[in-house]
Amino acid sequence: MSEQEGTRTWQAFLSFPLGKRLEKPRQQGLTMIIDKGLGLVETKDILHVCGQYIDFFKLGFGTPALYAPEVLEEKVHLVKSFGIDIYPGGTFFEVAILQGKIEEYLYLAKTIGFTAIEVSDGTITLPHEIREKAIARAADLGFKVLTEVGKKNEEHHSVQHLVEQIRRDLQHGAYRVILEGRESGINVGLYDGQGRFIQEELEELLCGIGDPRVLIWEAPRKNQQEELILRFGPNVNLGNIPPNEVLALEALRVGLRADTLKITL
Ligand SMILES: O=C(O)[C@H](CS(=O)(=O)O)OP(=O)(O)O
Repeated sequence: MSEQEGTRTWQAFLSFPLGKRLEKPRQQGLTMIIDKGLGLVETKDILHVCGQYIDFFKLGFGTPALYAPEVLEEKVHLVKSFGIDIYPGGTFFEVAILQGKIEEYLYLAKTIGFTAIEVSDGTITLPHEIREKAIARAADLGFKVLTEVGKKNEEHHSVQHLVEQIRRDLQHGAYRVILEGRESGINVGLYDGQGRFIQEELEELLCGIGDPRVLIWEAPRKNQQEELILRFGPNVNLGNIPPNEVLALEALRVGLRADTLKITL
C-alpha cells in the first residue's frame, strides 16, 4: 500500500464513529469520571488516550486534601489543559458544611484552580437555604455548579422529593443535577440490589422532570450505561465512570460494541 493509500485508509477508519456523537466543548453527552488517586503519569496517559471523551474529572471524595500540594496543582493544571472541568467529590463539600467552613472551602477550591463544585447531601442533612446559598455563592465565584440528589445511606428519598430538589437546584443556578449512584451502582438511588433500574421510579422521575438533559446519571455499571444510551441516545450525560473505562463507554455510546450496535442501523 502506498503512503497516500495508507493515509486514506486510516482516515476512513477514523471516520467510523457511527452514533451522532457531539464533539467537545459540548453541553450534552457529558462524561464524568471518578478518580480515586491516579498518579500524574497515569493521568497523563488517560488524558492522551481519552481526553476528548471526558468532560468532568472528579477527584473522588475528599482525596484532594491528601495530595502533596505540588502534585495536586500539577494534576489540576494537566486536566484543565485538556479542556476538562475538574472538581472535588461531593463528600468533601459535605465535610466543609459540617465543619462550618464553606466559604473557606470555596476559596481554596478556587485558588487551587478547580473549575466546578459539587453541592450534595448524600450523607448529611442540608437545609434548603444553606444548599441554595452554596449554589449561588459557588456560581458567583465562577464555578460550574453540579448538584446531586439522592442519599448514600439507607435513607431513601421519594421520587417526588428528588424531582422537587432537581427543580429547585436548577432554579438556583445548578448547571446539571447528578443522580446519586455511587461507585457501586447497587442499592442506591434508582438502582436495586442487582444494579438494575427500579422501573416505576425511573418512569416517575422522567415524568416529573420533563427534560432528562438536565441530569447526569451516575452509571458506573455497563448494563446501566447501555440502558441509558439505548433509551436516550449517544449523548446522554453519564457519571462515575471509572477512568480506565472511558474508551469502552465511548464505544458503547457510538454503537461500536455489540450491546448498542443497533443504534447505528
Ligand atoms: O466523590 C464523592 O464524594 C462521592 C463518591 S461515592 O458516591 O461515595 O462513591 O460521590 P459524589 O457523587 O460526589 O457524592
